[in-house]
Amino acid sequence: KVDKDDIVGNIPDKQLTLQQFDENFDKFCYPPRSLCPDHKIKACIWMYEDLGLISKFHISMHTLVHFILMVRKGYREPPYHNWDHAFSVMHHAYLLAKNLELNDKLSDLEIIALLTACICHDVDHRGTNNAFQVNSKSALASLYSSEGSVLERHHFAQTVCILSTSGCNIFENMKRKDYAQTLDLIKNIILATDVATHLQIMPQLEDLAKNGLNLSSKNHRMLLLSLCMTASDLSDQTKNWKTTKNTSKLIYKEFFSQGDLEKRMGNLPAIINDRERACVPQLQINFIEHIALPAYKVLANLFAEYIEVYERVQRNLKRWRLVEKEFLSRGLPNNDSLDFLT
Ligand SMILES: Cc1nc2ccc(C(=O)NCC(C)C)cc2n2c(-c3cc(OC(C)(C)C)ccc3Cl)nnc12
Ligand SMILES: [Mg+2]
Ligand SMILES: [Zn+2]
Repeated sequence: KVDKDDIVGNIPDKQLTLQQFDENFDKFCYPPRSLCPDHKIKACIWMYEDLGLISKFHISMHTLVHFILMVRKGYREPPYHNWDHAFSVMHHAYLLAKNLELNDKLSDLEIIALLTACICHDVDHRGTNNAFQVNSKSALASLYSSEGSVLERHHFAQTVCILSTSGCNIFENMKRKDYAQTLDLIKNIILATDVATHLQIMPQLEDLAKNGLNLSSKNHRMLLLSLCMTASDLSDQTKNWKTTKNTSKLIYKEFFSQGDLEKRMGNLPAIINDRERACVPQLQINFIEHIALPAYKVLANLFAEYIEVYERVQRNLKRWRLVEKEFLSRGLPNNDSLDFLT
């Protein structure tokens, strides 16, 4: 009888840790939302470990665990912009680092900044967008509306708060210059998750895809980090149809709740927030065509290994076109149930 321990004993430590989640954990097809809550915390630790960042930056395990728990606590529970979203975004950045071998294009400092920005990028999100902050004259708007990117500036401010909480500063053993550079990178990477900012830099990203990446250019490195961030923020679109469909239910639940709130405040919501006017398949097709697909196309142009991911987004877009036909054939948009999503 072969004893279990004999088998376990023979698997090299790294592989064993990978298998504790799923042997596809580090593949683009893996759906991070399927990981159970407890394993999400362990997986965050593992991702820093597996990219060699814990030893490189002398991060104490105690501090890393405290940091991850504080970040999780920093998230509220709106339908979409919650801890599960943050975890799935960080996981995609980990996949990029691992499968595109970013470590021979970006420094360890840039990679730990990207990973940390991802897990923190939506912390304390209220389930309402920047326009709502300004229109409702929220506290965040009074703080940040003069500079724009209201929510994203708040997410960064919260990140700094978490890092300056005793026992949570994972960068505490960095040299002062590196610490300052890491914080500056995290700030710019989180600011890149404002849709308006992303649309502004799209022409530069397309230029990058056409003329190639010049890694000695600081601007190109920042563009690549911003693109990795936004590609990770949208990564639910890169998984199977079940994930994409479920994500839409969550996002529009959140968007329509904002619209309900705006109606109660006497304001007319944008179509995307108005459950009586929105046609979800049409909105999803627009979003994927104009925002998601162009971003993934640039990344696929820069890295051949990423073409399979781009193709999966294309497949989801095709599926939305079928759903749209079905949806319209049923007459007036009726999003109440959102269960039309077969
Ligand atoms: C499935 C899916 N549909 C969406 C449909 C519409 C919009 C939206 O904001 N439309 C406003 C008009 C003016 C364009 C966002 C959507 N969206 C995002 C998202 C991405 C973000 O920023 C980056 C990553 C930089 C694009 C920031 C916030 C969010 Cl919620 N994530 N998933 C989605
Ligand atoms: Mg955001
Ligand atoms: Zn996000």
